[in-house]
Amino acid sequence: MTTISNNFKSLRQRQQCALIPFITAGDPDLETTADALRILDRNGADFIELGIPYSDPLADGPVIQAAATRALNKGTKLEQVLEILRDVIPSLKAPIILFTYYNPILHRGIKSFLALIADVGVKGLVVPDLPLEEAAELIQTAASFGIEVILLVAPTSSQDRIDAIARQSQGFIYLVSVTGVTGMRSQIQNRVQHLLTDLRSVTDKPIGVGFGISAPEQALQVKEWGADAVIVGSAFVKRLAEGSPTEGLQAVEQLCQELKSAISLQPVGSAK
Ligand SMILES: O=P(O)(O)OC[C@@H](O)[C@@H](O)c1c[nH]c2ccccc12
Repeated sequence: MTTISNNFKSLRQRQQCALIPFITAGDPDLETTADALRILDRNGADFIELGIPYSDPLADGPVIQAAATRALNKGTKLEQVLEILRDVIPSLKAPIILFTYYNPILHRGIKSFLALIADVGVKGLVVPDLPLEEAAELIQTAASFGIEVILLVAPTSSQDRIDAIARQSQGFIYLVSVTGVTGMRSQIQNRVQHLLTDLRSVTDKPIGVGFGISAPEQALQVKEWGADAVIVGSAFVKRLAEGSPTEGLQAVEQLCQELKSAISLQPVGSAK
C-alpha cells in the first residue's frame, strides 16, 4: 500500500533523499495547480505538499502569504481543491501531503475533515499550528483514515518537545531549519547540521528539512548533512506566479529537475 512511511522505506533502500515541493492550491488558478502537480510528479517529486490557502497564515513569509491571498481572492475553497485532487491523484506516483492550518480542520470537525481528504486519496497532513497536546487525537483519528500526520520540530523546541514529536510524528519528522517564517534564504545555517544530528540521535524516523531551501546546492548540502528529504516551497511558489501560467509551469518543471538531479545519487560507475 502507498503510504508516506512505505515510500520512505523504499527511498532508504535505494539510498535516495526525497524531494518534496510545496505549492499553494489555487494560485494562479486551480487548473494550473492540477497541471503543476502532474509536472512535479513527472519531474522528480517524491511527495508533493499542497497548501490550502488560509487568511491568517502566521508561519508563512511574504511569498506564500501573497500566493494564499491571490488564491483566496479567486474564491478558492477546500471543496474545489479536493475536486481537482480527486481527478489528479490517481495519475500521480507521488503521495499528496495536504498542508493546512488547524482552524479549518476544527471548523469542519476533525473526523469530517479527515474523511473528506482521505476520500480523494490524500496520504499525509501537515498542520503547523497544531498544539502538541492535541496531536495524539488528530494522529489517531487520521490513522483510522489511512492518513499520516507529520509533526514539526523547530530550532527552538525543547528536548522534551523534540522527544515527544519524534515519538508521535508519522511518515517523517519535519525539521524547520530556521526560527521564523517560510521563505528563501541565501544560506542554510550550519546549525541545521547539528539539529539534524541531534534529532537523528533520538529517532530512526525519516527527517525532512524545510524552510529557506531554494537552490540545488542548498538541497545537496542538506542531503549531505543526512536529511531523508528536502522540502522546497517559496522557490516553487514564486516561479509558478511569474509570467503566464504556461511560463510559470515551465519554470516549475526546470527547478524540479535541477533540485532532483542535485540530490540524486550518481549511478555507480558513471563517468565523473
Ligand atoms: O517556503 P520554504 O522556505 O521553502 O519552506 C517550506 C514550505 O514552504 C512548506 O513546507 C510550508 C509552507 N507554509 C508553511 C508553514 C509552516 C511550515 C511549513 C510550511
